[in-house]
Amino acid sequence: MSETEAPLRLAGVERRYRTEAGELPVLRGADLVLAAGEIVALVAPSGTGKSTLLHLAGLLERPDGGEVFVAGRAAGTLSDAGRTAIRRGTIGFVYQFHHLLPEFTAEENVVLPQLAAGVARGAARDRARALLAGFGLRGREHHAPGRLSGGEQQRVAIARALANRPRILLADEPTGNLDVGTAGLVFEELLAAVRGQGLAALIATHNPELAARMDRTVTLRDGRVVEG
Ligand SMILES: Nc1ncnc2c1ncn2[C@@H]1O[C@H](COP(=O)(O)OP(=O)(O)OP(=O)(O)O)[C@@H](O)[C@H]1O
Repeated sequence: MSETEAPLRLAGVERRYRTEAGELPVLRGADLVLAAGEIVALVAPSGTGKSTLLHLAGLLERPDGGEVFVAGRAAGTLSDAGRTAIRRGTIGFVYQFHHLLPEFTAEENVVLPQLAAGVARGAARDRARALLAGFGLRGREHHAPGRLSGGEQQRVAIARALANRPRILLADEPTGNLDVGTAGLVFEELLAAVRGQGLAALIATHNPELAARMDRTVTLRDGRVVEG
């Protein structure tokens, strides 16, 4: 992995949805570069394509045109298995709703992606415990998500996203589901973790105060990324 390559680059990315009313072009040539260690806010009105952009950047979907480069590698040229490997090892993703596995404990939710990446169970458990402790969750490791508060659930989801030491963190309104006070706290913890680990991050938010805490802001206009 070359140090000179940006961790994430979108070049001319297009995405259209087929709806009953016809084709809906959401992204029409979106370009974006995330430099190493750069934290970028994605602030745009509802329905303009923030989630779509994040899902494409996170290799959860394939674009209809253009290319997503992760550390210089063109994702479109990779097999599904190759994309999964990059997603698992290089990219952490945090959703608005935690998406934790309800039948597993907080600790297991952070252990499982590491096992999938080939980490030994003991090492995975140690890292999960350290991450959860870092988010103030010592003593809550064995709780199922349903027994945690909304803020705690989101902290576990962030710990899970960081479990495999990604280079890139993508987050889709990671505190959008929390009350204002909790959202501020969880967001500061997320930023501290991202900065502490030197990750590149793209974080969608509707909150201008949270956006102002990041390095720069971009928005979506007519399906393209522009400086906000
Ligand atoms: N699978 C899909 N099929 C059809 N249309 C879709 C699909 N996913 C998203 N859309 C439409 O594409 C547009 C962009 O959606 P997207 O979720 O990316 O927006 P967003 O900016 O994240 O919105 P919000 O801030 O409300 O979450 C919307 O008009 C949405 O209705």
